[in-house]
Amino acid sequence: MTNSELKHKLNSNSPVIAPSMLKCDFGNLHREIELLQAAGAHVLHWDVMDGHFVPNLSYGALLIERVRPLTSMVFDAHLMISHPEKYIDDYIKAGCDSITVHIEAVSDPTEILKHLNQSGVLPGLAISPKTPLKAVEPYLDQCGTVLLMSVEPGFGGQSFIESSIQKIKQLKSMISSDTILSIDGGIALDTIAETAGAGANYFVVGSAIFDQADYSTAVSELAAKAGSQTASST
Ligand SMILES: O=C(CO)[C@@H](O)[C@H](O)COP(=O)(O)O
Ligand SMILES: [Fe+2]
Repeated sequence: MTNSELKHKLNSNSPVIAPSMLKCDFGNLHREIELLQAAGAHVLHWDVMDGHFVPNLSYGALLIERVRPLTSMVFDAHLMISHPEKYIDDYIKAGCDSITVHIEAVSDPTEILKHLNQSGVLPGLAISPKTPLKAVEPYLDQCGTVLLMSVEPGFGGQSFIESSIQKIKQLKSMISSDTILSIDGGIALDTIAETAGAGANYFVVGSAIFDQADYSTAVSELAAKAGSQTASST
C-alpha cells in the first residue's frame, strides 16, 4: 500500500479505532492479535518506550518484526524514545506502515519525516500535553499523521486531560484535510465522542479495549460513539 493509499484508508469518514498494544496480554500475543482482528480493528498501535524519553520500558523493533507476519493489519509505531533517528530504520525493517516520533525528542524532525516518506512509511509527529502546538507547526505539511497525547506519555490507564479538547480543535484548524489527527491517552466511551466532535478521526485505545472481556463489543461501541459525533458535527 502506498502512503497516499494508507492515508486515504485511515482518514476516511469512518473513525479508526487503533488498539494500543501496551495493554495487551504479552503471554498470548498471537491470540490477542487474532481477537483484535476478529473485533474489526484494522490497525495495531505499538507503543515503544525506552526508559529514557519516558520513565517506562516496553518492547522494540524485534518484537514487532516477529509478529508482523501474523496479520496484514496496519502497524502503527508510536516511538517514545530519545534519538529516534538512530533506530528508525529498525522499525521500517520491522514492517511498520506508519511511524510517529515525538517532537520533544528531536531538534528538527525534517530529515526523519523525509526519510520515512521516501521509505514508503507514513510519517508522523507526536506532541505531549505540555508542548505547545507551535512546536509542530513548521513541520505539519511533512506529516501524514499528527498524534496528540491526551495523557503524559509513558503509561496506559491514565485519565484523559480535558484541555486536550481545545488543543484538538486548534490542531484541526492547522492541518490539511488529508492529514490524520490521532488522539492518544484516556480514550474511552465517556471521552471519545467529545474528541471526535473536536476533530480527531483516529483514536488510540488501550484500557477501554483490553480491560473489557469482549473486544468486539468494545471496538464497535467506541466506533459508534465516535462516528455518531463525527456525523452530527459535520
Ligand atoms: O502512548 C500511550 C501511553 O504513552 C498510549 O498509547 C496508551 O497506551 C493508551 O492507553 P490508554 O490511555 O487508552 O489506557
Ligand atoms: Fe501511544
